Amino acid sequence: MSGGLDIALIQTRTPATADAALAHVEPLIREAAAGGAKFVLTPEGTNVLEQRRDRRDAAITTEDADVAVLGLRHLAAELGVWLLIGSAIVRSGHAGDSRAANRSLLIDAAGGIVARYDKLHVFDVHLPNGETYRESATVRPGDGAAVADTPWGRLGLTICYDIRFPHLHRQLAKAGAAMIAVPAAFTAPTGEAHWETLLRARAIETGAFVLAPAQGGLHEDGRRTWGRSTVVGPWGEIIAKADHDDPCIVKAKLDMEAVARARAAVPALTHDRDFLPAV
Ligand SMILES: O=C(O)CNC(=O)[C@H](CS)NC(=O)CCC(=O)C(=O)O
Repeated sequence: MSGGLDIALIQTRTPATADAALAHVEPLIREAAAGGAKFVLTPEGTNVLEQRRDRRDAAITTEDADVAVLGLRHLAAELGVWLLIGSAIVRSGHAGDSRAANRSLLIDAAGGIVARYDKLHVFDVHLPNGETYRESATVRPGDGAAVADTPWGRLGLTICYDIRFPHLHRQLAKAGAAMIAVPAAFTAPTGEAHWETLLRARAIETGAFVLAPAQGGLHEDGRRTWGRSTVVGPWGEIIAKADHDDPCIVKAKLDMEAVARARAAVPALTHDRDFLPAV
């Protein structure tokens, strides 16, 4: 296949329920596929984005009952595209822990779930502007990292706050990831200060494409997210980026051979040293 892999990031402002969320994202995915995208990625919280606890709890169900997850699996099959549901907030299925999973689902072009990843690092943070998040109250962190093979190369899965943990990305790259997905719902202040720099740093360190579809704008629950969905190349260059927070499609063509070129030029992934003295 010449010319590279056509991908599309879907930037969303997901409503609070899975029905509305599906209606919000579906036309954008259709448009991306009609424009030639073979791999489409959506942000964190694609099925539900709601912080008010009662509404959030009411909206969350299991992965196989969630209207948005089911609808998006059918849509991937209908359109013949691979789809990363950046995350769906679903019941974790862990006995004795009522918290949800913040879960990426990789869907193949037949609509099957080929990989799952539960967000490892949960966002428990007090920001200087007074915004407070305690994701650990409602989300059970996952137990392990995940890579998955696509027809175009291996994909490493991460979610949002995971971007701040470089060793996770390094391990994904060492496990063969040529692309790293970073679906997000970044806060506005941390997005402005850190988003682009973190994405570019992870791409440079790993020599992998970083694919970062984001929630953006002012949401029903009153929160504001940063948007600015971004595709970074393995040399750290910005290939495509939304310059606003409104729902949109960010298209890019990935030359997968750029991964080997970047890693050959600077083979830092193979140059780790054990520098700490034994304790
Ligand atoms: O729970 C949901 O509804 C969707 N998930 C989120 O919004 C998550 C947890 S609150 N947000 C982040 O991880 C932001 C990270 C961030 O902004 C940073 O690292 O600076």
